[in-house]
Amino acid sequence: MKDKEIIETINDVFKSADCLYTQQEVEQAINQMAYQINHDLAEANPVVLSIMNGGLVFAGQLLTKLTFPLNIDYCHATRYRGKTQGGELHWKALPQYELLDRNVLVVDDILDEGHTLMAILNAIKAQGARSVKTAVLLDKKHDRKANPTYQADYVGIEIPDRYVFGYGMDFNEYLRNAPGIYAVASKDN
Ligand SMILES: O=P(O)(O)OC[C@H]1O[C@H](OP(=O)(O)OP(=O)(O)O)[C@H](O)[C@@H]1O
Ligand SMILES: Nc1nc2[nH]cnc2c(=O)[nH]1
Repeated sequence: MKDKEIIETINDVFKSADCLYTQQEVEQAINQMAYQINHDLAEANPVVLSIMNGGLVFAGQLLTKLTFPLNIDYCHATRYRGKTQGGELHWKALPQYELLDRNVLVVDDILDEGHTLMAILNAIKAQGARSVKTAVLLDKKHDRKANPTYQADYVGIEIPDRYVFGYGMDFNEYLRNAPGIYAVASKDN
């Protein structure tokens, strides 16, 4: 596709999407999460591990609200790869910090089926981390969870079972910069 067609297609998807949460509402949710995390991890000296790419915007905003000493790292694991259905998990980048005996806070945009987060948790535990907590901006509600009993430690907003973009989350690798949480119209999904 040429640039012009891509721009038209992506602009159409954005225009026909439903805004589920505005930027102001998302910021409020992030503030509440930060408040709780500041309370819980003030003495933990954690590594905050952002899961790329989706976790980028949420992690960036959350980090500026955390008021205690921490290290920042990232890893990139993807199983959607620009599609709206998940597949096999691919590791594109591993954490650089030694996680042995460290407290770790994993930060990701969305807990959907949870395969990504479960694999990341297993990898961190295998490195001998002292503790692992998870913060997700969104938790999607449905009955397809990889581990139905698993709950993230910090959840910003619960969303319905629709494919969403914005705040770091993509539609066909675009629209990660959308300033809110948007659900793709069913004709585009
Ligand atoms: O709970 P799950 O069903 O496993 O899905 C959640 C994961 O999916 C997205 O990543 P994606 O694979 O799209 O990679 P990306 O972050 O690079 O877009 C998102 O950022 C989460 O990491
Ligand atoms: N962009 C995006 N990525 C996801 N990964 C898992 N669920 C979703 C979703 O609803 N939107």
